[in-house]
Amino acid sequence: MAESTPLLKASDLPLKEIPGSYGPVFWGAFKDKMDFYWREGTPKFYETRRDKYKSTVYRTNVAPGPPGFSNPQVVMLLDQKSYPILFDVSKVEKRDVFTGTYMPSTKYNGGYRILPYLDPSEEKHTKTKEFCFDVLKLSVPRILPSFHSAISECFNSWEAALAKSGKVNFATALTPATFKFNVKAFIGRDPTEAGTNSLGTSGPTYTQLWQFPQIAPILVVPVPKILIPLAEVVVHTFPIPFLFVKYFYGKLTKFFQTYATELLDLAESKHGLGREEATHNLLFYTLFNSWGGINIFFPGMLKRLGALSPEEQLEVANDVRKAISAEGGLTLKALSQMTLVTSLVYEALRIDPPVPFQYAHAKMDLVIESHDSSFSVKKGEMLAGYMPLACKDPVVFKEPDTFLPKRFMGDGSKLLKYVLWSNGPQTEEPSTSNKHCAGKDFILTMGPLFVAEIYSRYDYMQIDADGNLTILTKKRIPRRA
Ligand code: HEM
Repeated sequence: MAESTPLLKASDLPLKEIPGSYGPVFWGAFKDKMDFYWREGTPKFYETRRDKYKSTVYRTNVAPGPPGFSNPQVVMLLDQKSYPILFDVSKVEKRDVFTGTYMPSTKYNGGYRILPYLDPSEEKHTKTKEFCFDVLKLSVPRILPSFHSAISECFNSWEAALAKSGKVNFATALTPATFKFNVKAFIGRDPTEAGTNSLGTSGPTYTQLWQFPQIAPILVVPVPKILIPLAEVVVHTFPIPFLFVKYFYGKLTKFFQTYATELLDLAESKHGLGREEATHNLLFYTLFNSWGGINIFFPGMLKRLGALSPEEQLEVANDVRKAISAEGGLTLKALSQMTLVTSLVYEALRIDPPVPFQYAHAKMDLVIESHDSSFSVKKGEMLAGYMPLACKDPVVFKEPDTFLPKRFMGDGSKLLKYVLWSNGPQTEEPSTSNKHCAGKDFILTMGPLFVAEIYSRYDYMQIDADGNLTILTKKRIPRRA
């Protein structure tokens, strides 16, 4: 038998031409872009092509594309067998692909290529990721008290608004609460506290104004039909200049320079990072990676909880309360004993992965396998994944579109290797030699903690399709006999 090239994986699966096409120059990309933003949206954009080509691996253009953005041509991966190639940094390069086929100007980060844009082969990746790990480690003692105080304010505000008007959009109080918590946990300072360069109550707004232009090119902006051409030109055709948000980013930077001095000292003395560079990295970890991620994850999970029946929610509440009573309080150890809550959090991250896209360039000629075929990819080609479909792969998950809180309990834990939200399987750990999310453990603490705080205080909640809390039933204290 002829020996296969070492770079190519021997496979019994038939080697097929990758289906799909990029279409005529410019127009092909334009058509796909219009389908993505306006005609189909997600996940339909990916599903229609998957169904048309009868393949979970195919060629397509992705947004944003020409004229203002770089090459949109990718090989799309949508199943559990092909997807993990995106995590294998021995085969793919992850340089400047954090936001996809385009990269926002480094002016959004003080002129630096910060950690999420670095490939593990770059020395700076190791230094900045080690710094990030230290920031997370130092936050541990602050997590429980800071979260309890911030989320209690949020709950009080929900209750007051519900009593007044019968419903409340949960985000109104949750967004500032998670912001306050996140900044306090990471740098030890309440961002709303008065003082030099305090952010007051404007932190979430400044941050969202800074985040928006960086991700706008891949956002489907909800606008009336008549405004689509305008939205196209302003948001999806050329990068938005940093100048528009310079003022807000300046405010955020000053806050970090003033109050994160101990962490910045550590970045200089232990990790050999320049103070400026460390500031922009730290700001990004705190406000973009962490708060940005939580800001998608918590609302998504809350909607899933609010859709559970009163009996199911009571079961979750009992899991929380049993652990709290065994440990004498809501501690990290108590969290680790909440088996249903832990499974529920994994299920929320599986069904609605908060960061849905991943990108990488093939470092070499490769053979990629789906469940039924194999495909050749050339060195330099861009690979892309849409995680919500890979995490609903019916070959791996039964009832993939249903939210099953107990899915990962008991034997179900064997499926954790297919939960990919953190840019890698749950059975693997982030390190300086991979691109696995540095905040994986932090989020796996925060998810259960959020659920535990809710069900320590409430028995039941109901949320409508617009994200309004309509019922919030306080925990019933059992009567003494
Ligand atoms: C639910 C919340 C979060 C989600 C869904 C999430 C998801 C991800 C994903 C998918 C990536 C890889 C992106 C890519 O390169 O393709 C990533 C990377 C990263 N995340 Fe998270 N993340 C979350 C929270 C956090 C938190 C709390 C931190 C804490 C600082 C964090 C820090 C990072 C960093 C620094 C990277 C880059 C890692 C590297 O370059 O090696 N993330 N995250």
